[in-house]
Amino acid sequence: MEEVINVEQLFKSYNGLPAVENVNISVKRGMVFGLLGANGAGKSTTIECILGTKKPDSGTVSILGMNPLTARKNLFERVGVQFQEANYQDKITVGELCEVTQSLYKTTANYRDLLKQFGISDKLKSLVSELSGGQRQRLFILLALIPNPEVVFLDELTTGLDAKARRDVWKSLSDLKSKGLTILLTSHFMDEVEALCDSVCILKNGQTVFYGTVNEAIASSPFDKFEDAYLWYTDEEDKDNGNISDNA
Ligand SMILES: Nc1ncnc2c1ncn2[C@@H]1O[C@H](COP(=O)(O)OP(=O)(O)OP(=O)(O)O)[C@@H](O)[C@H]1O
Repeated sequence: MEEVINVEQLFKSYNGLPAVENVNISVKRGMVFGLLGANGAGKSTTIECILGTKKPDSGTVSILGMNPLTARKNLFERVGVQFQEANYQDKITVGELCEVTQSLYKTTANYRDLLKQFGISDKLKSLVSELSGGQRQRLFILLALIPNPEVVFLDELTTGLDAKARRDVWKSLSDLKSKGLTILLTSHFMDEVEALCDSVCILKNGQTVFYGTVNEAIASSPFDKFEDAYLWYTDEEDKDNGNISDNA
């Protein structure tokens, strides 16, 4: 299977302080990959290095076989990105924002179908600024899908969505996955990660503390639920306490 994202020994620091250290990632076509970790763990920094919006201190990144730092324009056509906060004009409607987004790309998906799929087709004429938080979140996901991307980056996938909307988004993404879409997502909801991700990387203070499938993460932990295992991998206190008693 073709490798869509490859990251090798990625290092990135800010003002001499390391944000990401020695991160390795491999995502094959049609896979859903979860980049996990607490606030400040290094997820956004890693994604920005993969997209070429930040330059790594060292290491190599390849996406769709291209170097993101030198193939920006080509990548832009083939990669979708959902931002947590998109920039848009104050008085723009949902339909207008979709049109503007569509106009940036050569080939695009039908945004009316996407609006329907994500349950906000009745908001076509509403101002984006008047959408609820969850409706706006869904809009940002579908804007990332307008270029008909081969790979999509979804940051904090369903933060702010109600239970039904989350399940609907999962279903839409599973359908897109079955059509070959590759997805890299971040999420703070472990039920979502379990439902969607083929494999995950858990970052802690910029370093990989687990890499593999959800089942492998559970198996290598003392727990039998993924959320407990995730917290065990990321929780400093528990691990430190463990070390203290180990050393005692
Ligand atoms: N532009 C910047 N200048 C200085 N430090 C930064 C900058 N961006 C991020 N950092 C630091 O790098 C570390 C990793 O941040 P990053 O945003 O990658 O984490 P994250 O896992 O995406 O967090 P969150 O879940 O809160 O979005 C943090 O300690 C953060 O303070």
